[in-house]
Amino acid sequence: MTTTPVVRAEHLRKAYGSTVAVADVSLSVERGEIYGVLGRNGAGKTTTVEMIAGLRRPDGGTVSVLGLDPTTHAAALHQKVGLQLQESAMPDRLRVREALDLYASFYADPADPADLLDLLGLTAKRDAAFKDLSGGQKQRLSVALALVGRPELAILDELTTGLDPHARRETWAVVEAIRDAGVTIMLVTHLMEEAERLCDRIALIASGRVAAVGTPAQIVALAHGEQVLRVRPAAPVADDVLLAALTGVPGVRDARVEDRALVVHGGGAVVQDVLVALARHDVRTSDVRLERASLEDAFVSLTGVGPDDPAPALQTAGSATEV
Ligand SMILES: Nc1ncnc2c1ncn2[C@@H]1O[C@H](COP(=O)(O)OP(=O)(O)OP(=O)(O)O)[C@@H](O)[C@H]1O
Repeated sequence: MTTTPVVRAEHLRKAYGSTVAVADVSLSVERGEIYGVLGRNGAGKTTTVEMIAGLRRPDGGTVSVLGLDPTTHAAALHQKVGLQLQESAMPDRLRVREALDLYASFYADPADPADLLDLLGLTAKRDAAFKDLSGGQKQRLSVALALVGRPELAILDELTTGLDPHARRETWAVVEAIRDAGVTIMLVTHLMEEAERLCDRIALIASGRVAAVGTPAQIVALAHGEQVLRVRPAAPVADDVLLAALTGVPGVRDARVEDRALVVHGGGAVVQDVLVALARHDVRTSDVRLERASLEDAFVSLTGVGPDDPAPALQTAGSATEV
């Protein structure tokens, strides 16, 4: 039996002036899943979910959320979609319970604020002012506010950024509890570990496009399946001739010449295919080395971001690998 996806986005595109934030994004989120939108800073994740939430009008493509078009059914979707955006700010002196009561007043049938405080571990902080909350407590309050309208879909953007590992883990448990309560979740993150731990499926976004979609295991397998082949021609061959020999070879994701050796990143039967292609172009090889790519190599390759790209290098925050 097939069910209608909660979110269906097809060929979304959005530019800010000459900056193309989202070039071509298609994805579909099924009911009840935690769907990760994973990518580096600036990859286009926030712009994508803002279009899904109806906060930005796409320049191209279509979006359907719970069967409705967010640009024309904003009011109806406001009642059904909970949104937690990056770094939500509140007036300093607003108390936790007051914030919840205020947001609850926007909805016809809000959740019980006491239940939400309980779910998010904020009951002891109900009378605390916003400015006196820790980073993790502020984040959890922003999630409570996103849930107060009893949404069918919750969009959580960079939920654990800036949190220490303990607060991060607590927040992850909350996300799982929300899903167990029947809410479909879109989780925007640049933390590989977070996506791996929480998400049923992940769309890996790079340069405004979907680089890969799959379960965390599939994405990791894809990443770990990455190979790096280093081939040195037996006699000098011009760089462009070497690279031209690889045109159309399946499995090749990146190729360059380094110190007269051809360095190829790819997956599948890339080793065999590259050697056959070189032989076909009469390039004899004197030295062939196969390296298993690091996770960093694999993600660079999967996301199509080269080492000379101005994007920040991969970092490790706590134990999480950042993409
Ligand atoms: N309001 C805006 N005006 C102009 N450019 C913008 C605007 N919002 C985003 N951009 C640019 O669009 C690109 C994608 O940004 P976006 O925020 O969607 O990416 P992201 O993957 O969510 O990154 P981050 O995690 O850093 O928020 C970036 O180059 C960003 O600088």
